[in-house]
Formats: sequence, structure tokens, C-alpha cells
Amino acid sequence: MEKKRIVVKIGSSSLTNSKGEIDHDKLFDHISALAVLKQDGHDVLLVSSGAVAAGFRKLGYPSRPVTLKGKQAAAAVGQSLLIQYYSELFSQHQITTAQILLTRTDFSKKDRYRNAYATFSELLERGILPIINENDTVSVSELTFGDNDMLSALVSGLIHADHLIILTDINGLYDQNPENPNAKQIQKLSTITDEWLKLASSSSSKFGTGGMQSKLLAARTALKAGVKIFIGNGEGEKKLTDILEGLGDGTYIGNNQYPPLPTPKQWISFTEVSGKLYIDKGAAEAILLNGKSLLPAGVYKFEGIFFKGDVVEVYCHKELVGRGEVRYSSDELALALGKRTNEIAASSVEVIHRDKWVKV
Ligand SMILES: Nc1ncnc2c1ncn2[C@@H]1O[C@H](COP(=O)(O)OP(=O)(O)O)[C@@H](O)[C@H]1O
Ligand SMILES: N[C@@H](CCC(=O)OP(=O)(O)O)C(=O)O
Repeated sequence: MEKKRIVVKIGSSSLTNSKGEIDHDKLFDHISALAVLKQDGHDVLLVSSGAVAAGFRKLGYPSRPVTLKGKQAAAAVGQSLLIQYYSELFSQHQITTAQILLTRTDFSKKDRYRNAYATFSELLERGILPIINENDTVSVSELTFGDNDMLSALVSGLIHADHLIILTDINGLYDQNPENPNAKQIQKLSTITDEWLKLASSSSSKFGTGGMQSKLLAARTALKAGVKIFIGNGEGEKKLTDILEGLGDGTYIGNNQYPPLPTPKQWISFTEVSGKLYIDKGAAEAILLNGKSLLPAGVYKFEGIFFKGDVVEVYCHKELVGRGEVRYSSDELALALGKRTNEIAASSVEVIHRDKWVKV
């Protein structure tokens, strides 16, 4: 069997009982299925929610807290319990686990991104199963992932996964509110259009966050990184191998449009941008169709304050065409704007080198 790199995301809805606490039978079922994948020789990473669910009772909350500080405190207590459950149960399958807690910033700063990549690579090379969650206790409200769907997509991109399996409490995407008796399950999608995003509601299960909409947004990000996605559910130790074999009960999302991106380009795709460049049609043609670097002569306007090495969005008039890492600060670019190469004394001639450029 060909070795694959697989990220499995388990949402709160698939880890909890009707009171919102960790359901140990469900946990056991997931672990046995993950162990089979690992024993088949695949690289496996788990993105697991469940910290709040595992912790809230210990703090004396009668039910899952709704305030940010309540959730953060519950996650602080619950995360260590959750990892304890995982590490004990996986050790029965001779699998060693590692805990990795990430925040959005880890995906927006180049050095952090590269460092995370190096750590994951080392863990996988040594046969460890990384278990990832959001670092809930230090995430500030505007920057929390909130749910782990986008986190799992970004991790899939970062480590160049072949597959992202999002396990949830429903067997995939439905074409309308799944409570509606006429709702139909969608078994395959090649791309995620804005229409699909509008159709999938952000209303979630009782203990989950974000609903199907956040899963589709995450899937869209993972697709751009060349990852194939499955959203759905299943039971038993064969559920994940069945999913890989195309027998899963849920929605398969993917096409061969996006090849996997190398790490430096991954970073450019997913990091926060510091500004916008506006280029003319000739420049757009050169970089989009002829694989050339972007020269100052083609840039007629920019917005934002940025420094060499920052990532900016590139627009051809009003249309977003890509992103790239700039070799000029905004101050330097203000002097070079629209100038031909022979009029510029600067040592770095390209505004964006073609190796630091990603099409949208
Ligand atoms: N169009 C849709 N198709 C399927 N599920 C949907 C749709 N719109 C909303 N949902 C809801 O999304 C929920 C799953 O999301 P969520 O509760 O956030 O799960 P998780 O905890 O696994 O992340 C389902 O229980 C379902 O009620
Ligand atoms: N980081 C939180 C996860 C929040 C959450 O509910 O996410 P999800 O299950 O993806 O909707 C936790 O561990 O409880």
C-alpha cells in the first residue's frame, strides 16, 4: 500500500455525549481507527477538539461554558486530561503521541511556520503521532480559530498532506438544512463555489462550533494546497481505511487542479498580507501566463506599509490575481513605482520574484 500523509480532524460533536462531556466510547473508536491507519504505514496527524469538553466539569461549570474566559479556563484544565487519555490509549497500540498547540500567529510568521514544519517533519520521521489543538488559553478573541476546521486545513497544507479527513456528527454536506426531510447528501464536489458556502449553514451541532460552512471554508483552503478532503462520519476500526478507499459515508472534495505547494509557497498562500499591489495588464500577462517575475514597471499603485519579505496581494485593476513576497519595502517601492529596470539602482530588481509568487 502506498504511504500517504493523512490529517484526521475530530470535532467536538464526535467526541462528546449529550451533556457535552467526553464520550470515552467514541474516543476509543477513533483511536482504534487511527491506530489501523498508522499500522498500515501511513503518516498520521490528529487535529482533535475536546479540551473544553474534557475540562469544564472540573472547574464547576454545570455545562459547557460560553464566555471566552470560561472556555479558555476549561481548555487549560481539559487539554492535559485529553492528551492523557490519548497517550494512554494509543500506547496500547504501541503508538507514541506528541502534543502540539498552535495559534493563528504560527501560520502568519515565516520563521514560526518554517519551525513548525521542521518539528512536524521530525516527529513524523520518528513515527510519532502528533495531536494538534488550538492553543486556546493564549489565543486572543479576534484571532481564535474558534473551531478546529481551519486549523486542520492549515496543518494539512503545512505538512503537505495527501488527505484531510474531517470527522463530524453528520455524514457530509447536504444541499440544504439537513433537518429538512428533502435535504440530499452531496457525495462529491470538485470545487467549493461561493454558492456552496452560502448554502452550508454556520449553524452547528450542540457542542460544535462553526457548522458545515466552516468545514467548507477549511476545505477550500486545503484544496488550494493540493490536499483531498473528506467530510463525514463512520464507525469502527475500519472507518478511516474505508474513507481512504472511497467507501466513506460523506462528501469527498477534490480535483487535480492544485498540485501540492512547496513550503515557501505554502507560507505565501496562507499568511496575513501587509499590503496590496496594483499591476497593469502587461505585467499580469507576464507573471500569470509567461512565468516571469513582477518588475516595478508594471506596478502603478500600492496600498499598505510593508517591509522586504512581507507578503502582499496583487491585483490586476480590481481583480485579485495572486500573492507574493516583496523584495522592496513600501518606501522603496514608492521610489521605484512604474520605473523601467534600467532606471533603478536597487540591487533587487524584481518586486516579486517568480519563485515567491502564488496564483489565486
Ligand atoms: N448544509 C449542511 N449540511 C450538513 N450539515 C450542516 C449543514 N448546515 C449546517 N450543518 C450542521 O453542521 C453540523 C456539524 O458542524 P459542527 O457542529 O461545527 O461539528 P464539529 O464539532 O464536528 O466541528 C451538523 O451537525 C449540522 O447540523
Ligand atoms: N479548541 C476547542 C475546540 C473548539 C470546537 O468546538 O471546535 P469544533 O469541534 O471543530 O467545532 C477545544 O478543544 O475544545
